Amino acid sequence: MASKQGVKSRRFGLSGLKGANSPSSSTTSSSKQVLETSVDGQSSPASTSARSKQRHFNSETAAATPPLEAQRMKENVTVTVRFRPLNPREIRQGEEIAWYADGDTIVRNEYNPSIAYAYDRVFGPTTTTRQVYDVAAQHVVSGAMEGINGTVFAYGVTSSGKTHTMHGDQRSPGIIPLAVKDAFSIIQETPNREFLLRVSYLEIYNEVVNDLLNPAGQNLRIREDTQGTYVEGIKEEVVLSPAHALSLIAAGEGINSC
Ligand SMILES: Nc1ncnc2c1ncn2[C@@H]1O[C@H](COP(=O)(O)OP(=O)(O)OP(=O)(O)O)[C@@H](O)[C@H]1O
Repeated sequence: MASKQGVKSRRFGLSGLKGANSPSSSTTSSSKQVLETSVDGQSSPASTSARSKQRHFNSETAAATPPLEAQRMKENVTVTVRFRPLNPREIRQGEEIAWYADGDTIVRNEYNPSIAYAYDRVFGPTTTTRQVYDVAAQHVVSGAMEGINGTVFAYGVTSSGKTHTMHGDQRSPGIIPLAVKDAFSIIQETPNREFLLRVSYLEIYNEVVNDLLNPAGQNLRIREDTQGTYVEGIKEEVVLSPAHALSLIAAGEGINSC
């Protein structure tokens, strides 16, 4: 991936349980790494366009702003910022932190403290992915299992930590494996309902949609019908366990690296 030029975004769709149409709920942390959950049993629906709630303000105007928690209750889109620590190379090169998390909701400029932005939630460099998941993604997953469409996607410059946050590794699982695990736990805890989970995985590379679960699925078309937005011809695999879902994602990564 690093060798390719251009803008790429990836979407992992987990479409599940049959049910009625419902509003959409999205959580965004930064549009590359995407977890999408759906209820309509069609294909991956919903839009991933996040209306940014970013506000620029100074300390005088802050007092006039309604509490963020109260505002958040009304929002279908929330924006979460996660700072990663400087890596050893950056430390060696003497790079400095220019922005930092000032409390739970403010990003402040180190050199000019009057420049600050408010988000729904801000996490500093010591926060674990599990903590990010619990605050920013868990409710989207549980909502999806109750019939509310949801999307979680990571957006950020190269090397900002999107893959770390969304995929993670064995030591620190990312949002996608945590969400898959949660979805199956909810299914187990809800024996009186019937669920059907299907996984799709695609990339958008230079505005071309490619199916990461099917090498033949290149340059697919995005369409819309009464059920919502879908990618025509995308492969959707029914999944029966967390390991099964994650093995499909891993296989999709294999297609990507070809
Ligand atoms: N919260 C974190 N804590 C520790 N290390 C992190 C954190 N976030 C990212 N890193 C490390 O920083 C490096 C870059 O992260 P990552 O590969 O996730 O970035 P990316 O946004 O996906 O980059 P790209 O757009 O180039 O694919 C990796 O070595 C990753 O392990």
